[in-house]
Parts: sequence; C-alpha cells; structure tokens
Amino acid sequence: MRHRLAYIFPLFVAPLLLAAAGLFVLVFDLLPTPLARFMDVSVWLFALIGGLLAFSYARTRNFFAVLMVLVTYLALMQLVHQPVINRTPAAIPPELSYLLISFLLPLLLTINSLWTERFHLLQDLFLRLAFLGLPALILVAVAHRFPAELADFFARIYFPAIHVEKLRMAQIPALAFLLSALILMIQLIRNPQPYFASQWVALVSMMLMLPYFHAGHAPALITSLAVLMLSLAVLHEAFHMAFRDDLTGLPGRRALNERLQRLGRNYAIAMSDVDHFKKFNDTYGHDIGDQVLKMVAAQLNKVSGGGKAYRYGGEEFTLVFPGKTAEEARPYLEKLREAIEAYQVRIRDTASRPADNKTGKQKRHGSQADSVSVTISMGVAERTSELNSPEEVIKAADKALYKAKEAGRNRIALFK
Ligand SMILES: Nc1nc2c(ncn2[C@@H]2O[C@H](COP(=O)(O)OP(=O)(O)OP(=O)(O)O)[C@@H](O)[C@H]2O)c(=O)[nH]1
Repeated sequence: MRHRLAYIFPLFVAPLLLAAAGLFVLVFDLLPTPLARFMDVSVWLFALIGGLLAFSYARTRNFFAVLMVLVTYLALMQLVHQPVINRTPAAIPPELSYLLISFLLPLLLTINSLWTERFHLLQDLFLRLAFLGLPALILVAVAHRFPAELADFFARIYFPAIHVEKLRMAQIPALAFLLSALILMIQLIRNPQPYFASQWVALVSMMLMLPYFHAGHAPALITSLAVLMLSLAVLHEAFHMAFRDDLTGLPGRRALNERLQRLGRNYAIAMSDVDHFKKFNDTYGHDIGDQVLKMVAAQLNKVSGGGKAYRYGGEEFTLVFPGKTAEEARPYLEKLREAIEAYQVRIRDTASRPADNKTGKQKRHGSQADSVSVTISMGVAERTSELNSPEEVIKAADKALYKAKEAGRNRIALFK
C-alpha cells in the first residue's frame, strides 16, 4: 500500500496546482482583464486541445470526460445562467436544469471512468455516446413532462441531520458527487493512472464551482482548468506508456537510457536478477511469477542512498547511484537483498493453486501457507578511468552479477 501511495501522490501534483491557482486567482480577484476576456474562448480552446489529444491517443474515456465537462459548462450557461441572470425564457425551469446538471455530471463521469476502453475506437465512441446520452435524454424528457415532481424529487432534503448547507447543493446531487469521488479514488488506488487523479480533482473543482454559476468568470476559469487537467492527463499517460514499465510501474529501459546520459563523473550501477526465476515460473506459473516481479520491483523502488531503480527487462533490474562508488552503494543494495529474501508473497491467484484439495492442504500446511519467496543476486560496478561510459559500467556490473550467481546466488558481487 505504501509503495502504491508513492505512485499516487505525484499524479495529484499538476491537477492540484492548477486547481489551487484557479482558486487563488478567484479568491483574490487577480484575473487581469485581457485574460478574463480570454476565458470564454479558453474553455473551447482547451477542450479542443484535450479532445484532439485524447482522440489521437485513442483514449475514448479521456475524450468523453473532456466532452462532459464542456457540455456541463455550456448547459450551465445556456440553461441556468442565461435564464436566471438575463431572464431569457427556458423550456425547463432553470432551478430544475441546475439540479439535473449537478446530478448528471458525477453520474456520467463515473459510468465513463468505470467503462474501460475495450472496443474499436469508433465503436467505443458510438457506444459511449449512446449509453451516456441515454440517461441524460430520459431525464430531460421527464423534466419536460413532470417538472414540478422531478424538481421536488431532486431538491428535497431527505436526511436533514447530514445536510451540509455550505455545499449549496441538494442531497441527491451531493450524494452523487460523493459516490463518484469515492469510486474514482478506489479506481485510482487499484490502478494508479494520471486520468483518475485528474478526473478526481476536476470533479471536485466542478462541484465547488456549480453554485457560483453567476459569479463572473468563475465558471469559465474553473471549467478551463478542469479541461486542462484532463488534457494534461492524456499527455502524462502517453509519457507513462513510453517511460514506465507496465507490469511493475518502475521506470523502464527508455527512462534508464535517458538517465544514463545525464550522469556526472562519479556513479555506481548495479544489475540485479531474480534467482532461478525460470524454475520458479515453471513451478508456480507465469501469473505468480508476475506477482513476484511486482514485489521485487516494489522493494527495489524503496532503495535509499540516492539510488534509483529501473526495470532493465525480463527479471533484470538496474539501480543507479549517482555520486557513489560501488563500495558506498553496497550497504543500500544489501538492505534490498535482505528485504526481498524475507518477503513472503501471498499467492492471490486461486487458479494456479493446486487443484485437488489434498495437495492444496499440503501446500497450505505450516506457517508459510499460500506464500512464496525469492532471492536476488546483484553485481555492482562504478565509473573509473577504464570504465568511462555508462554502457561499460553496466557491462562490468553484469560480469559481477554473473560472479554472484556462480558463487551461489542470493548475494552481491563487486566488479574487480
Ligand atoms: N512471470 C514472468 N517471467 C518472466 C518475465 N520476464 C522474463 N521472465 C522469465 O524469467 C526467466 C529468466 O530465466 P533465466 O534468465 O534463464 O534465469 P534462471 O536461469 O532461471 O535463473 P538464474 O540462473 O538464477 O539467473 C525466463 O523463464 C523468462 O520467461 C515476466 O515479465 N514475467
């Protein structure tokens, strides 16, 4: 859980900074006039950029999140702001439109984010449009036919004891926002992706903005920022895909190559490899092999002493220690080796457990029931006058790793 939080926290940085900047500007009324005039355009501009980015990376989920935030803003302006402020006539009473908007936004965003991209791009777009448009159309039709009843249903305070007046929102929409925020947070914890973090912040920002639909440039500014967060999430995800290893979440080979180009004059590099992993895979199956690789990666990711872990490929990992010699890096590596040796991975994949109950019981017997462990070997080398490029240091670390394997595995060898 702790290593998961370490992945999740950075995902919030950009969206929270944007939200905080928006709030700061609004509270202290700092929006310069030329920029304020740009606000109405910026909603469209950011939505266009976000939509195009999402579309070109085939992220239909992001595309619809951007679209829904944009439609929410337009509906708020046309169906609530205009009739209330400019007293233009409206087919549905603006109070009811407001209630419907504040209910539909969290509902549709949640359906959209629970729905993973599974189909062909156009098929997915069409299905989403139909499934997300349908509840909205039904509610609009009911609103035309029974406006008073629907308004009463949405605006009624069902539980006065837990009503939060400060939210300035009826209980059903508030509950929809709360549930949506909860579901998104669970999705984020289970699957740390920039999309969920950005959508969470965008959702909360939109929720806080809705009651201020009449307040100058506030709706346009907050909507622009929400769309910008969702657009940045697409870029962040593209970056993740290119630089992060999908299985372990560690930076991958490409990120390592980038890092190697920026190392200074002194550094140590360790190559580490899971011991007898082929046999492990053959015994427990590839899925449990994957679970073990994730555990190894999570442990290596905790490296201290200024080191950084990368997945080199397969069951091989690289640790880079800028400014350290191999001897200086050794104690930090030793700590990792010990932690991995001691770690018991619980086997969650029931399919790969022994099928018959008797064998299963035998396997589960004893204190180590349903868990497995592995060891790793490491080879370390440092930059010297003979090894003066990162590639040469990696080759030397690989040679040392081979020595560690030959010497019995579950140990660290220094290149000499
Ligand atoms: N489950 C799983 N296995 C992988 C993955 N990548 C590589 N492997 C397996 O890792 C194993 C590596 O085997 P070897 O390099 O021969 O290592 P070994 O001989 O078992 O062990 P040592 O001699 O101790 O290095 C192969 O069986 C690969 O299929 C992965 O992403 N997931």
